[in-house]
Amino acid sequence: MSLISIGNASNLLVNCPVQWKCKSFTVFRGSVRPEWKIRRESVVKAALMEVGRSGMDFGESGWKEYQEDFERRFRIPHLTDSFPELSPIPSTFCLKRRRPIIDDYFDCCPSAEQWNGYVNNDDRVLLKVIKYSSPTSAGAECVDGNCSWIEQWVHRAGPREKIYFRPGEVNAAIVTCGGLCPGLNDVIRQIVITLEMYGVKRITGLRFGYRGFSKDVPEIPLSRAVVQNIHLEGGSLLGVSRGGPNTKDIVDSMQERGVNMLFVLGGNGTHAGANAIHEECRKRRMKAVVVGVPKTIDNDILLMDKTFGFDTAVEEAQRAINSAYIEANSAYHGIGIVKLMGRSSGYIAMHASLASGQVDVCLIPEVSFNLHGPNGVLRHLRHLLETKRSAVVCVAEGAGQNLVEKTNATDASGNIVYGDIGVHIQQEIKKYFKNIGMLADVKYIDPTYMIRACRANASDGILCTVLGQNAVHGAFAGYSGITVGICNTHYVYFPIPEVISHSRQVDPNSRMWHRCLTSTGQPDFF
Ligand SMILES: Nc1ncnc2c1ncn2[C@@H]1O[C@H](COP(=O)(O)OP(=O)(O)OP(=O)(O)O)[C@@H](O)[C@H]1O
Ligand SMILES: O=P(O)(O)OC[C@H]1O[C@](O)(CO)[C@@H](O)[C@@H]1O
Ligand SMILES: [Mg+2]
Repeated sequence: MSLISIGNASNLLVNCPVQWKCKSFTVFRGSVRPEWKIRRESVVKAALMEVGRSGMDFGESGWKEYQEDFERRFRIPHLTDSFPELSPIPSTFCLKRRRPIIDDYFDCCPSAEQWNGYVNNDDRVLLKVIKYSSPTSAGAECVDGNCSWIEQWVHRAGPREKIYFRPGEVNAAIVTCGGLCPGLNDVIRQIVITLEMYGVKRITGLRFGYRGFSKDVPEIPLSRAVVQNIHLEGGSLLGVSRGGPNTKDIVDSMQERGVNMLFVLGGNGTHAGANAIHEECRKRRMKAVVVGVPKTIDNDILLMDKTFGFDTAVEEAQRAINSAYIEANSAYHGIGIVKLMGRSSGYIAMHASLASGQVDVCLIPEVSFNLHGPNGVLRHLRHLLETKRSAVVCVAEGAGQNLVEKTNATDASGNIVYGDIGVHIQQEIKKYFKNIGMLADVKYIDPTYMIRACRANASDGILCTVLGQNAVHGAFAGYSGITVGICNTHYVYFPIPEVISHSRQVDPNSRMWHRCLTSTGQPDFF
């Protein structure tokens, strides 16, 4: 094996015994995992294991094998995998209708020749659009030293000409899990509206996440009339929760209720659940599909341009940053601190800092920092007060967790509950300036839940609309165990495991983080 470089080419160099066979490449089956960064030896080991697992030998034509492996991994599961005998029927989704929708009408839709509105099953979208010329190019992801161009195609989302469910037999259910996120109601609304466009009559909302599958939680019948205005408010019409029943009980409940089309809105955890439900349905030979819609303001789902709610979160976060700036700038030696969400990914903090242009120090989970010492954050804040009289710090909730006391607590889903880095930084700043006898007026703003409870802004509203509609198109097309996403501005279907193998994180070597550093002017605090 000719592994000499992982992640960005500069991350790690391992001597290669057979020089001419050496290749420098990035293991980008999900890029470098955060836990790999702990120790160099473990990075090498984990990378070798990963390459080994993929069964690839990156020889001269390694890129071809990578490409084939990619195609295999990104194939999306279909009902016909288990039921090869199923034959599709012409779609009932048609925007050229001249009559109102009647149950199971099949006669009013023109064929594809008459209406170019259907997506072909073989249509694809390119996942990566940059051709790197060298592994040392900023952000390069290469499988060999030449950075050979690999075409990575993923399935295009949208309505198909042939569908695998008659609308009259569909019993659809929608569930929203995890934490709140702007846009949940927009997606619920679009799923319901699109299902009705296909002619579906039985649509149910399950309440409070996966807990809604329990017998004692009443469900909500959904229709266009019920969801018409729900997008005007934040939150979720259906409610959310963490934890809840196991996969077997969920699928038992689906069978009891006769649910054969399940739409699951949630983050990484929810999607792991959705994939398990899909597998269990397959095992039980149920003619049922499970389709996810990624929901996370943290923007921590792999491979997508962004997830819905993120834009809104960034926009709202700026209000808090602006307030912190005004407070700090109006005070004598003012320091404003804003804590934003981001359990393991600092996207909201990074983008809000970039957007506001008012942040002097942006701290994210992906980049370690010292508070104390000559290169620490506190010393830099002192410099800022001395030179520009005020400073604004924007910190993601998952940043600097090595500096705060561990809580050892987990939430109902098993996620670790973090210590409050915002409060910790506030206290440390106060202590530091008191000790050096310098006045500092510290104001701390934690807008996290205010941001999460907002209604979606216009850009997220559009994203939610497209994702919700595509979820329904995917389900009718017979795909299951998939999720919808936006990729290079086009809309696609991904197999769930590929987007949740780990959390998407800010790459400290990415151009975006470099832009953020350029904008704030902060040093590296080490
Ligand atoms: N590995 C898993 N397998 C099956 N179900 C899971 C798994 N992880 C989490 N879940 C279930 O998914 C639901 C949501 O999980 P979680 O609370 O982690 O939120 P999430 O979907 O990751 O969203 P958020 O971004 O808000 O954290 C919970 O009901 C939880 O029980
Ligand atoms: O308080 P809750 O509901 O557990 O949610 C907090 C978490 O939810 C998230 O917003 C993700 O949805 C994280 O950023 C945050 O850690
Ligand atoms: Mg989660």
